[in-house]
Amino acid sequence: MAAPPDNDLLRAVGLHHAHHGSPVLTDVTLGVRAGEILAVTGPRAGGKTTLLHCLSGQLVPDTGEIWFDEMPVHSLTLSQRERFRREHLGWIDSEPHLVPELSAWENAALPLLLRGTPRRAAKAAAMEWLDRFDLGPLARKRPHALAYAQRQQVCVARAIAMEPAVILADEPTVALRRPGRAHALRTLTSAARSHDITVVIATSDADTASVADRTVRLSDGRADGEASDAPEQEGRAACSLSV
Ligand SMILES: Nc1ncnc2c1ncn2[C@@H]1O[C@H](COP(=O)(O)OP(=O)(O)OP(=O)(O)O)[C@@H](O)[C@H]1O
Repeated sequence: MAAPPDNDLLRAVGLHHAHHGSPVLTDVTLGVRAGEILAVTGPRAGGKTTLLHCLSGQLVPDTGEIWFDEMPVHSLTLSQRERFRREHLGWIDSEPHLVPELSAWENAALPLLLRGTPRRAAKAAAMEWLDRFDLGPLARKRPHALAYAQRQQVCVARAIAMEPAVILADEPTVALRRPGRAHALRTLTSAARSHDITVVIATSDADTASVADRTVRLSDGRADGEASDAPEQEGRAACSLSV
């Protein structure tokens, strides 16, 4: 099986998926180049979360292909897909999901610890990003002792600290109020720029989408086209989209 002939780091080709017989994705093809920030926008129930689940290998589409570089994610076994996520992907959900028994820093360091990074190095990486959210003094607290927004910031720090190839973020800022929302997005995008992390953000919020290099709109499971085309960033190639 040969990878599609393009330079995308992450690519979906002809995705179709139905939940209980209802089509959710219909012939969706899109690609993201290394280091690019792509926003997937559109109305609620448009299929954004389902697309992110397919891109991350959490869900195998009914038909179609997902490629990570030259790796056919759609045809990997369950354990291979878990390994793919552990090694290459950071995930930010719309709600803060943390391990309640672990402190804030241990949660932020968890992907690194699972990869076998020595505890001291994992803690240093986690603390660097917790400090960006002014959470350093709270690093030893457990999630229940943190405010809801602070827990979401720990989740953002966790995704960045592992320096993955790709971060997939599903409505990453809905849990945050406006100033915190802007700060979280700035932190995420500056981390992506400085560490060459590819980011896909699913959002129905125009302000959140505006940080992206490129926007693709999903509506009724179809990619409508490029809703906006932000000025080309230095050294960044365009995202490709075809339906
Ligand atoms: N596991 C599931 N089982 C059944 N239906 C589902 C499942 N997941 C999603 N759906 C349905 O698929 C459609 C698309 O949902 P999806 O969450 O992918 O869209 P979305 O654009 O992310 O919407 P939202 O912003 O509301 O999360 C919706 O009608 C939703 O109810």
